[in-house]
Amino acid sequence: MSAPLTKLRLATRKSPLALAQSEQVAAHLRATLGVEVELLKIVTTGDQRIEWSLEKQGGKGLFTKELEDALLRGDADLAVHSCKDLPGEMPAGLSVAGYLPREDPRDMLVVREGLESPATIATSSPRRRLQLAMLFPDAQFTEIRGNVDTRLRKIGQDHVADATVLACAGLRRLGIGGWQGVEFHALGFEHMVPAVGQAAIAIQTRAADAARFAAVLDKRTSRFVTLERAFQAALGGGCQTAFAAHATSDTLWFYHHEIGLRSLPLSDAEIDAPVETARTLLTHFGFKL
Ligand SMILES: NCc1[nH]cc(CCC(=O)O)c1CC(=O)O
Repeated sequence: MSAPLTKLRLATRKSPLALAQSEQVAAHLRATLGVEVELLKIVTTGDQRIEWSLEKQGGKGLFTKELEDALLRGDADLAVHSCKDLPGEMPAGLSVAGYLPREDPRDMLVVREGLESPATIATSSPRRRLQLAMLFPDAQFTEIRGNVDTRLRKIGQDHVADATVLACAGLRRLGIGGWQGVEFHALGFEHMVPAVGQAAIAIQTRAADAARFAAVLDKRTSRFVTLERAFQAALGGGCQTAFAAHATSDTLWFYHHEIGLRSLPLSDAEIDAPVETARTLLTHFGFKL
């Protein structure tokens, strides 16, 4: 079953960041395919239960399931996700058609103005906590929830902690280049390896429709993200495990709590053989697969 080409219904979460991402996808599809695109705004479990600790509940599919259900029911033709939030396994009948060009993949350290070194850092992500603990060995960690502007306010105005970490991509897409009371420091990969898929916007469709959209999506981003997701699949970890993999055109950056932060040179041939490369490099790192 193919979606009608004239008017596409695009399922999106309602958060300000999700809406910014979905508007970007809609504009891209209008421009490249010459179609009408209408947004179908859906509240996901993750958006509803903001009092939940993501760490304790586990993040799997919390922000994606309701959008996938809309695709499976036929209420929507496309769903837009932050690639980072998309679980490795997908319901039968759905696939990722591709990605928009990746934004700045780095994490941004947001620190209260005038502090040398943060004593308290608010982040719920084990990946970020463990890597930051190597940079700031004396820091205490606390949790933080809420949209990007809420989190910035909690650091800059409410002083609930000295620092937090946000994805550069999210800040950029929301047009936030600074915030009163805080300083922004982008973290290099040698200090903080980004999450698998960070800064890539994934466009998910019913499998039968994927090829039609793949043609107007970014092949370069697909190459790198596919390799990163192969590491995730081989290790079997979700977004809440303390693991990170980030591929550039010549380097694989990797973090795992058992072996720390590593980097290795990456060739074009290795990038083009993602499953084999992930297995080979993980074995080289000492993992038993
Ligand atoms: N963890 C939630 C999440 N999922 C995607 C982004 C935006 C960045 C991206 O597109 O990867 C964010 C916010 C953040 O990590 O600061």
